[in-house]
Amino acid sequence: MNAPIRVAVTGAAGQICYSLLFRIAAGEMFGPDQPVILQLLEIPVEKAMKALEGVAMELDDCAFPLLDSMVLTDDPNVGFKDANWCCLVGSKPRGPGMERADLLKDNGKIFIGQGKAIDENAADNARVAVVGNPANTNCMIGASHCKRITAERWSAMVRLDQNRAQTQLAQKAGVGTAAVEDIYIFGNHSPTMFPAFGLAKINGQPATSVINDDAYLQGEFCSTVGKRGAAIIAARGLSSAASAGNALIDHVRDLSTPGKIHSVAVKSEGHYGFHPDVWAGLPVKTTAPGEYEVIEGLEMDDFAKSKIAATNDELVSERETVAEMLG
Ligand SMILES: NC(=O)c1ccc[n+]([C@@H]2O[C@H](COP(=O)([O-])OP(=O)(O)OC[C@H]3O[C@@H](n4cnc5c(N)ncnc54)[C@H](O)[C@@H]3O)[C@@H](O)[C@H]2O)c1
Ligand SMILES: O=C(O)C[C@H](O)C(=O)O
Repeated sequence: MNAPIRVAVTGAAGQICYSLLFRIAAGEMFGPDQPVILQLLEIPVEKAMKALEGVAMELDDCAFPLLDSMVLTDDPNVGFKDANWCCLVGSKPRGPGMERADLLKDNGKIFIGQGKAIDENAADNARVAVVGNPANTNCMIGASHCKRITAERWSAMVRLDQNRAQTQLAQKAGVGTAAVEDIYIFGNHSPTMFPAFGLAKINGQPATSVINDDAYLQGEFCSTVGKRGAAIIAARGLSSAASAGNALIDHVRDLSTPGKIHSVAVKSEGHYGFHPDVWAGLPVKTTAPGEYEVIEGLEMDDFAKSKIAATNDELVSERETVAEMLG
């Protein structure tokens, strides 16, 4: 058994964490030989801290062998102390009828303070995954205030979109999800994202030949994946939670597993024509635990290029909107 690692999770009394924390403690994120110390951060409000105590009681009641201990706090300096992984979930979700842009300024502020607290407190090998929306831009804000844990160690989650796209292709082709490979998300975690169906394979064959319906792929497929978050909010009255927690398990596990190729929003550095300073969903290959390289040179047709240009424009305009929040 390895020595425990410290996993800081914000928004720990919220709905995503109500499924996420139990799965981390069960070993699904870091594997069956890796004990964890959960450092759970909430806001300094009695109701939130009381709810967090309840969640911790339930975690205790699971008697997870891999759960070494827990820290419950409303102080980011305590929450991120020596953390090896920082999962930034805490922020306001959108409600029915809201667009992600409505959250930009409100939630962006949170990531200024958390970026600084991670800079001052996290372990030298820390990695950060941002879930709180608008995730790409929040990640950019946090990273800009954190000089010690450098930008390439800050990622935002587009894995939920990848998983959604995989299922949509599988259902359209009438196969199981395991038959669908190489579906990657480019750009923003928003309706402008581009699920690059032209690269996908179904049972080893190009998805475009198996489905053989360009109008569906360019139209309904892209819009179903892009607007799936809104569809869940309309149906549930609340934003996706268990599927978001599941996607974060996949995101961190695959970033910790050399050889995995998966979609992650990372600092673009200009790949595929994205503005170099925005965090864009891109296909990456994990090269060592917590390290990755962007898969370069994938072929994009004119449709794909126009979709990538549109999602890049949105990321650039979000960057302009929060310019005064960047460190
Ligand atoms: N990237 C994605 O794919 C994806 C998917 C689903 C949801 N989300 C986003 O995740 C976020 C959380 O969603 P949820 O459903 O768990 O929301 P929620 O409202 O149920 O929980 C959020 C929790 O965060 C806490 N919080 C707020 N500010 C905080 C701070 N500064 N520090 C610590 N905790 C703080 C709140 O008190 C609350 O308990 C939302 O922004 C939502 O839009 C992202
Ligand atoms: O869409 C939302 O606001 C929630 C989340 O980002 C999602 O994609 O389900």
